[in-house]
Parts: sequence; structure tokens; C-alpha cells
Amino acid sequence: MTEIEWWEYDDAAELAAAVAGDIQFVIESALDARGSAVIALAGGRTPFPAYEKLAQAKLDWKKVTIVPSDERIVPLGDPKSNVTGLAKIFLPKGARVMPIVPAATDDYKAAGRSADALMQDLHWPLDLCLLGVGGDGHTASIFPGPDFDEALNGPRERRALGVMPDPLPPEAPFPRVTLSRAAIAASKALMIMITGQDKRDVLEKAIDQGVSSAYPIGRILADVELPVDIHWAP
Ligand SMILES: O=C1O[C@H](COP(=O)(O)O)[C@@H](O)[C@H](O)[C@H]1O
Repeated sequence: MTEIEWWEYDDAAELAAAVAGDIQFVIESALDARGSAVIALAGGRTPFPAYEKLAQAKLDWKKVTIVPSDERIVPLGDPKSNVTGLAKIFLPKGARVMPIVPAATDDYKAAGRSADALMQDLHWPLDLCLLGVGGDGHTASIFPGPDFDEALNGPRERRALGVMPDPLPPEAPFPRVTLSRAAIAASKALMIMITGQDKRDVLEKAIDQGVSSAYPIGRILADVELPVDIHWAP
């Protein structure tokens, strides 16, 4: 089990400012060290106030590549598309925001292979992976279902894959493409951002359960070696 540090904030605004500051620091460090930065950012809803704040930072955005940690297989522009939300915020800054599912398709496995091929062209490992956690304990789009084992235990070089959640989450009932556990665990920095006591309870339980956890986030955290920062507000 890795070293996990909880960071607690009074409210969502404080949380957003802190997470934005930490992401900015990672990007600046990568730009100083290498002249470019590649980061994966969670989708859903929780992290978007932090992204709005981050976008105000004075950075050489043209040298920053952003990929979603996962994507719902929906057309680009759909309100449920994670990359569409990221693109609205970071494209105007000049960042490269990479769709990993360029077109909606019925073949989620093929979508996963295509996302994996796109990821192979990126500088690797990721400078940062920021994860969210669903109320059901999923993270990125690693869900229980027929692809769970492949997402957790597939070959190390597999960076992304297609996933059919079972059951489909009611708030976004779509097949998905997600970073694999190996890709997440290989990141140079790993952060989690959540809000609310319910998600905190799930995350604490998942961490306690460790490698035998039924929650995807528990299985991932049981396997990472780098320290993990969890940012939380009620
Ligand atoms: O479906 C998803 O859910 C998780 C959690 O989203 P949140 O809005 O409850 O924070 C998210 O991290 C993931 O990227 C997304 O596709």
C-alpha cells in the first residue's frame, strides 16, 4: 500500500484553488525540466471548478497536452463528453486537448484500442494523473463488468482500453474508454479530488479493503507505489 495523504478544505472553492495550485506546480516543473507537460485530468463534474481556476494561471499552455482520464463513448460536443468539457476550458488557452474517442462508435473495444494507439504517441509516463471517484467507487472509467480484470491486470504497456460498465451508471449510462491501472500507476504524480461525506466514506472503505476491495479505486490504490494526495471538501 502506498503512502496516502488527505488534504481537507472547508469548502469547494478552497478545494478548487488548492487543486488548481498543485496541478499548476506539476505543469511548471515539467515545463522547466523537459519543456513540455502531459497530464490526464478526470472528467465528471467535481473537478471543473479547479480547471476553471487553473486556466487562469500564466503558463506556456502551448506546451501542455491534456488528455481525459477516461471518456464516455458519445459524440464530441455532447454535454456528457469529458474531453468536450476540458476543451472548452483549455483550448482557448492554447493547450493541446486530446480527444481519445474521436467518433461515437458501437464497438467500444475498438474505441479502446484506438485510444491506446493515440496514447502510445504521447510522452510517457504522464506527469500527472488527477482522478475522481464515483459514489460507486469507480475511478477514471474502471468499473465492475466484463472488462474489469483487463483494466486492472492487462499488460503493462496497455495504456487505454474500452470498458462496458455493468451495471451502467445511471448518471452517464455509456460504454467508456479509460486509462488502465498500469497507466495510472505509472504516472509521476497521482492526485484524487472528491467532495462529500458519502464519497469520503467509500474511499476510506476502499483503502481499508486494499487489494481485495470490490471498489475499483481500492484495487488501484493497493497497487500504486507513488505517494497519493487526496483532496477533499464536504
Ligand atoms: O463518470 C465519471 O465519473 C467520475 C466521477 O465523477 P464526479 O462528477 O462524481 O466527480 C469521473 O472521475 C470520471 O472521469 C467520469 O467519467
